[in-house]
Amino acid sequence: MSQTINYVVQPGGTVRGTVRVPGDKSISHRSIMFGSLAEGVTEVEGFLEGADALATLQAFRDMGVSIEGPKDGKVTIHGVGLHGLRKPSKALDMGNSGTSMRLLAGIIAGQNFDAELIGDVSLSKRPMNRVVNPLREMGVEVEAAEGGRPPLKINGGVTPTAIEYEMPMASAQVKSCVLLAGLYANGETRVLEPAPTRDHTERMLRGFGYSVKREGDVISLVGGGKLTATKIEVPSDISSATFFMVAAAITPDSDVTLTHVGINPTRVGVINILRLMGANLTLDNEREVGGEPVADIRIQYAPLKGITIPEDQVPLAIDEFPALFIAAACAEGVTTLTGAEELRVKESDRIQAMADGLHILGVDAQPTPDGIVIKGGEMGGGAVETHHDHRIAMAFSIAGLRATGAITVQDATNVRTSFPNFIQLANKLGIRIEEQIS
Ligand SMILES: O=C(O)C1=C[C@@H](OP(=O)(O)O)[C@@H](O)[C@H](O)C1
Ligand SMILES: C=C(OP(=O)(O)O)C(=O)O
Repeated sequence: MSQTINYVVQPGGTVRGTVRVPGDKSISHRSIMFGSLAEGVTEVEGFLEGADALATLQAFRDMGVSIEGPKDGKVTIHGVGLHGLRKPSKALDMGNSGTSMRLLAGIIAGQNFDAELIGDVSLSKRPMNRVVNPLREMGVEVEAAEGGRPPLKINGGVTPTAIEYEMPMASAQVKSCVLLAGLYANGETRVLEPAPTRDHTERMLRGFGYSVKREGDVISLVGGGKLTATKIEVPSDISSATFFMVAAAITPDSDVTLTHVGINPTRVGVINILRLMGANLTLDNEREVGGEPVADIRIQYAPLKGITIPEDQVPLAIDEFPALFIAAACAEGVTTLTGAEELRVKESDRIQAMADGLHILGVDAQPTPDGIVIKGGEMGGGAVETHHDHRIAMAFSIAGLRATGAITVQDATNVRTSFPNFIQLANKLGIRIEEQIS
């Protein structure tokens, strides 16, 4: 058995200081994918050396791409062009990463070889029909295991048909999968979004010289073009920064600055929601880096109040809800979330996992089919389960700041998937977490 890491979080403390959290996970995945499919050498800086992005990197090595690094966030990718990937000699292991599996499925759909995509226990439970269905509509032969779960077997050798696809859910992974298969189709592939989702694929494809159009809620591209190598600077991940934003927002006397954070408008739901709750949050030094807006985010303690979270913010804050639920537990009054059923199919069922953990800490949290109702109040200590989910683990780690007893976070091993130096930065800011290895 591989080792399990638990966290023991001491109650109380304040958070103060300036840190730069690691690179954006979504952008890191795409830098490897598009750099591999481009013609020429792509240099990446600020790459996230977390297990998810490394799974993507390994998959492209397994398909014959020469990639140097990562070393101190630098990666050099010797692109092979859209048609230069080679058949891998074994199944491609996506680990814990939904983004890797769903985006890779779109890319493999355009190859002239077959490949199998596998994942860990958590990924193997996640729904894949959301990508299998549109790929089949494009004429691609894809097989999933029972219930539309991984592994996925994709047969190459068929040119995908360009389609217009109306997504049943607001998902950047599904949008990206269809657009990436569309790179290989004859004609125009069109994706309709029910609500705006993160647009890193569109921005980065343009950065590689590929034309992607957006008209209203339709994103489209024409297959048969090429990607030209470029330089990529990955901003810090707002999803990782969120844990420290919430930490400062809930803890009296706190003052934290997070530098170089990506503030793409499709990712800033957490800033909007925290401000609605009364957080004291300012953006400084706003600038653009490699096609993505970034800023330094300063957050100082101010008392939070419960709110009804506007549904249009849900896709813009989708990975931030575990941390936001901790903010809600520390706010005055009731916070209500609706329209967020997607949270039930992430690395864990994040609504249930958070409700269960909050109950253990004595917080009144009522899960609903598509959200949760949380009543702010006192929080005690206790042992909470993460269901192997990195964001549940980090959310309960910051809860310690307001808890009256120690919190044991049972199984924080997967924190390495998105935020490998979480403990070091958390301790630097004043959150007292110790690792316990079993
Ligand atoms: O495209 C991406 O990089 C991601 C999209 C989101 O998933 P959905 O597309 O399932 O909403 C998000 O939760 C995930 O962490 C990363
Ligand atoms: C949902 C997430 O990632 P993925 O879907 O790539 O596993 C996440 O990081 O919160």
